[in-house]
Amino acid sequence: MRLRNKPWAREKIEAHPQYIIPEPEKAKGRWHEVFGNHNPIHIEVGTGKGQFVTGMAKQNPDINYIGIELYESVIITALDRLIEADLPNLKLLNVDGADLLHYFEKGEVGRVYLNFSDPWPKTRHAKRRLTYKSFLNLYESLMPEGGEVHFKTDNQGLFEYSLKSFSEYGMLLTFVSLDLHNSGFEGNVMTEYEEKFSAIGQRIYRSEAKFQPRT
Ligand SMILES: C[S@@+](CC[C@H](N)C(=O)[O-])C[C@H]1O[C@@H](n2cnc3c(N)ncnc32)[C@H](O)[C@@H]1O
Repeated sequence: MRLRNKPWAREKIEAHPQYIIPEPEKAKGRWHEVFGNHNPIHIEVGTGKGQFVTGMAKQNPDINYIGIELYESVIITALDRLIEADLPNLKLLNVDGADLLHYFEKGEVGRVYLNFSDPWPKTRHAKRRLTYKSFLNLYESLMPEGGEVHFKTDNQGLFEYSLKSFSEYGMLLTFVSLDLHNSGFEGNVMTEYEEKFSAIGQRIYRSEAKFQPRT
């Protein structure tokens, strides 16, 4: 993704603390207070411009969503969407997904969504992939037993790598589609990248994987 420098982005983020949570480490263990209810919390790591997480929050008002995006210049578009939609069950975090343990207690997150994550195709960069084993370990430490990771991509290499990574980690694959848009799957909410790639004929891959009890 090409990132333009947008110096006013920080100012805009700081002007909307009700949507992009400042100092999210202070919400650790008390996200139910932030949302004002005890509904399940689902997060998207690498939320980009927020189309997916906003669509999911509209579709599922009884689930709380948190979209996590590293770059200010990108998250401000998600912020614009959220200001317009004004959804009580969606918050955004402008932080690095690698630091999730700073922001969530064990068991606080019910599901992790990864959509069109950066593929990092070089083998020496494998540790940066959001489906690398250290990231799976991180997600597991935020979730109760049976927590799920839902993953979509157009990148066949990353999908194959990720299925192997889920499986080697001991997760149970409960859904795999090699062509989501021709699979009859209902309720799919498209991401920006999904719209872009499917419009040029790219196949969309999707999986669901569940953490298993440790024996
Ligand atoms: C290829 S884009 C996909 C955006 C969106 N999910 C979609 O499907 O349209 C990947 C996004 O993940 C973000 N990202 C990558 N690594 C991240 C990390 N460690 N923490 C938070 N966001 C990250 C990038 O900044 C980028 O916006």
